Amino acid sequence: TKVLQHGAHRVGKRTDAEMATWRGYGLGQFIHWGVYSLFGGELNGNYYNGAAEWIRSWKDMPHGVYDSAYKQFNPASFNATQWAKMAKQMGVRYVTFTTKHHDGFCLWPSKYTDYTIANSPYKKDIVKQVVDAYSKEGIDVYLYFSVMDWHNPDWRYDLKTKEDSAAFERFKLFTKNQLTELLQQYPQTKGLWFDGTWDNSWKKSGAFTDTLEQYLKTLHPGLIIGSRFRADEFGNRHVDANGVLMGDYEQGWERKIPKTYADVHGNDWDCVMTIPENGWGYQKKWLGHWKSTNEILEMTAQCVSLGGNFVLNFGPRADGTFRPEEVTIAKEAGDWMKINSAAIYNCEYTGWEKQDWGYYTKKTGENKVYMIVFNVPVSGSLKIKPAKNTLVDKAYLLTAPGKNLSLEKLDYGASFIHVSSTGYKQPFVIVLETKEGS
Ligand SMILES: C#C[C@@H]1N[C@@H](C)[C@@H](O)[C@H]1O
Repeated sequence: TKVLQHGAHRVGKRTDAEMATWRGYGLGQFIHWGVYSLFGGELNGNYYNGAAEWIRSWKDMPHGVYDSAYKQFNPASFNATQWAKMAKQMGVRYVTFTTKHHDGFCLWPSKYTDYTIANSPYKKDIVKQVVDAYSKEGIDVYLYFSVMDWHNPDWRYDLKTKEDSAAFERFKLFTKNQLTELLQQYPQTKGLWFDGTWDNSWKKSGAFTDTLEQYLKTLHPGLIIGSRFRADEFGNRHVDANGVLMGDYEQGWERKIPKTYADVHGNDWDCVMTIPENGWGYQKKWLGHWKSTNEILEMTAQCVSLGGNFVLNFGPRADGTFRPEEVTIAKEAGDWMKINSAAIYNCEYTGWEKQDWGYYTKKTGENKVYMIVFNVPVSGSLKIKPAKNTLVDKAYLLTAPGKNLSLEKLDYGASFIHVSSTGYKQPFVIVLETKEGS
């Protein structure tokens, strides 16, 4: 291993209470909202075929048109309490909210730029309303912050000249100042979700990213920052030159889910996911496939079964309303969570051999394993193969604890649980009570 000045400062998971809370969330919400929401991926009847929040980078979008659009940003229907209540009903336990996306528009009245909500017709501090409303509902708030800032003239993609470096020094101070004001003005914030950190300018600033992260954590003890923030002194991101994660959790699972436990390398992690195939900000047209509630529940179960959390993105319209599909998904997912969240909240990887019917989860220190069943075979026989030295005492539906299901022992320590082979409209949970033994 190399001796690194600005590599990971910790090997393995954080062991403090704040990170234990994060580890147990299970289900979260992401919200992308900003000037890009005014366009919804469309300009003059033409649709941008990229992610809607990147529309400023579209060749058909004149920068002047985009950069003056904030003068129309006036979300008359915005009601942070309604947003938070919808999220509460869905059963999410943390939310990540865009304070500033790549376009540089600040949804809080930053002192360090005029390109903020304070200078829009709406004027009021949106970040504060969101932080207060979600915190009031008992949902922890994390603030999304894009380092890359297309609006700031000192932003650089790379540092090639002395002028680049002088500009980027100003930009790094601007970034530190904005992050300081976010943590000081919104102290309920539990963490920062960084984005826009992939360019050479940032990769060449490893020492700065290390110092800045330590500064932020001193300013805000317990702060949680993922692996998308830092670079080591060789420009490595997420993992340093020794392959050790630089961050409190692996933050690379964007629109993808690990296939096996080996893929997560023993780290904490979460997956952030869009409902349509791509696109985080409001899109007038959802192009291609968009996910059903059952698909979203399966992704949630899959993430929790591999020791992570699942975070679903919502892209409100510029007026502050959600599209009907998003409202329906939040309601349906919430209805399922109301009955089955025991198998999601504070649950983790079991180490049991994965079976085709679905996913195992378990709570730390509980002699129970949860089976979240998505695919009942035509035989109606669900095979289970407990981990070594684990016996299954009994099995029952989470919704019918008094009625044991039949367990038929097979060879090699496996068993069948026989259930009806038809009639399921949504996933269901079977509880296995376990004990040590062989
Ligand atoms: C690329 C990219 C960004 N990362 C996602 C979380 C969205 O913010 C998208 O614009």
